[in-house]
Amino acid sequence: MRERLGDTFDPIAVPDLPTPDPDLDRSVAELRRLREAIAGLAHSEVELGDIADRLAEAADLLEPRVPEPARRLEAMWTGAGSRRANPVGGPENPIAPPVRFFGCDDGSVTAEVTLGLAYQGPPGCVHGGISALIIDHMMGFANHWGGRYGMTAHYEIDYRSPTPLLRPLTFRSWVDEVDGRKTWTKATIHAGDRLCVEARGLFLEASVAVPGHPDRRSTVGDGA
Ligand SMILES: CCCCCCCC(=O)SCCNC(=O)CCNC(=O)[C@H](O)C(C)(C)COP(=O)(O)OP(=O)(O)OC[C@H]1O[C@@H](n2cnc3c(N)ncnc32)[C@H](O)[C@@H]1OP(=O)(O)O
Repeated sequence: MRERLGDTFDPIAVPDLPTPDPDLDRSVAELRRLREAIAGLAHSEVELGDIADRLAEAADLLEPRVPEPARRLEAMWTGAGSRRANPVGGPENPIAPPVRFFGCDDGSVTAEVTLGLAYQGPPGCVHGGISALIIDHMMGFANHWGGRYGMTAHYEIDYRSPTPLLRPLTFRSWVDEVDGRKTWTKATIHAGDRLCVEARGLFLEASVAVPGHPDRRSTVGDGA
């Protein structure tokens, strides 16, 4: 695998998955709007009492409708697996940053992401743990795109320069090396031409019990 993306770099959108529950996706989209709006509020400059009351009303309506976690866990591993529910771009997950992945014809994957104030670490910059979250997930996606799968066993990350908020960032990941059950995968984050973060992870082929089906195990990652 090449380290740098070559002439054949030609991102194609990974197809959207069917939406099993459009109202769930819509609710999550509205929650994301709220998340960004609330993260952007300045102290005492906006009157919020009525908003807090209305949010409490919505939460009161919602909570009694939430089934047991076991039912939700089972649904997450049915059909599209965890791809719709994962915390990096999953349309059913309100904490997911707005990440959309593209596969490239050189075997790498990429995403263009602009992260808002909810993801701040150092002033004006992305929290290092958020970068690590997206990178870990994206390396798993790159493995799948490269015909590999596995659970993260180890990864290391170098923060080379500050990663800015509110500016488009380019995430890239590709399978670097394979050996039996082991896959080593690399990833980078750039702001324009500037390298912000680079990482390398070791993934090991493994299976996990499927919730609700103790007799079944899955090796399906988020690229499925
Ligand atoms: C199933 C798909 C779900 C989708 C996942 C999405 C991505 C994720 O978020 S994964 C979540 C985070 N990861 C985890 O929770 C994994 C937790 N860890 C585990 O379950 C186990 O340690 C697991 C499965 C990774 C490896 O266990 P096991 O299969 O017993 O490996 P083991 O036999 O000890 O080691 C195999 C080889 O890997 C090496 N190895 C294992 N762990 C490491 C490590 N952390 N660092 C370096 N090398 C390691 C071993 O040295 C051994 O090498 P060799 O064959 O050369 O002697």
